[in-house]
Amino acid sequence: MLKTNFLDVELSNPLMNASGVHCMTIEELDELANSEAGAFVTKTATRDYRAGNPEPRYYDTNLGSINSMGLPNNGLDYYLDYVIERQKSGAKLQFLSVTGMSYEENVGLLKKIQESEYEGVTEFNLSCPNVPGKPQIAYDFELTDKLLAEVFTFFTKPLGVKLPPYFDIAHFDEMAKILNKYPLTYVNSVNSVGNGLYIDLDKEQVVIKPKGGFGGLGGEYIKPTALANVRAFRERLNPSIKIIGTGGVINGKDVFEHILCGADLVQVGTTLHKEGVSVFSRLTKELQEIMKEKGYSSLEDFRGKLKVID
Ligand SMILES: CC(C)(C)CCc1c(C(=O)O)[nH]c(=O)[nH]c1=O
Repeated sequence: MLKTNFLDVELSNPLMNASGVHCMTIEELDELANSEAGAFVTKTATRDYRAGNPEPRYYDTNLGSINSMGLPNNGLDYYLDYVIERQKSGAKLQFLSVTGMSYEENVGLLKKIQESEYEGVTEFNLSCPNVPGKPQIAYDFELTDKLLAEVFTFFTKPLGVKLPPYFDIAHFDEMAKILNKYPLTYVNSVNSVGNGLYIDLDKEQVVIKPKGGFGGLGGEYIKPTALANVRAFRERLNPSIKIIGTGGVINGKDVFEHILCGADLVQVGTTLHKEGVSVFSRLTKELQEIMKEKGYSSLEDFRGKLKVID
């Protein structure tokens, strides 16, 4: 009922973790691989190991989460070895997330993946930091275009891009125009809503240490933004470019809404962090219930079919 085809691989359901959550270590990744999730993605890897920001750097709230992790990860080789190992023992579809601390590192990382034995999907996190004082790469349209143009002069393996949320229709138009130029496998919208601020009223203090308490928001706060980005890119991108919907998934109805907006796969971050990998069996059950009530027998019955008011 929840069968999903992605790159000619049949997944039992469209659900997976969002990069960054429950995917830093081999133990966490194995737990994901052995869970109900249809697929998994690794924590965004940089070339070298990174300790990340001082703690507290992640905080769960009633309505979601705020984080400024600072890209802690075990370095590209750790994750590349892991996915190549699993590929050799038969893993069909895997997602490896990467980002560089500079333009040159971004190109270098993808060259290394291109030259490796890895045949799975690479998720290129375009929220990568740019030179200080300039916006993240995905908010610098010319730089994004330049970077993707260079990447696709040598990269021939499946590549998706993880995008931050956009909030202006002109930005959807401009970004989609750029993305449609490239043979992307998918676009993943959205990354956390950047630079939110959460306050502990009793202490009259922020709740995370880095950046004076500023951090990326996840959870209920961001679902309307996430759905709008999924829908906006589905309306604008070539059908050959798939969409992964991320942001604000708490229950099965949120998964349904992402797919109704056009998502082919749906990622869960904050709620996975709160609940653990059992969240995937809860969400698949809830989604099947909703589909039964509505008389749908497959995801194709309603994917992308959000109605507008005539
Ligand atoms: C924000 C960056 C540190 C530049 C990238 C890694 C990342 C982080 C992080 O590692 O802080 N947190 C997120 O919510 N999304 C991300 O893409």
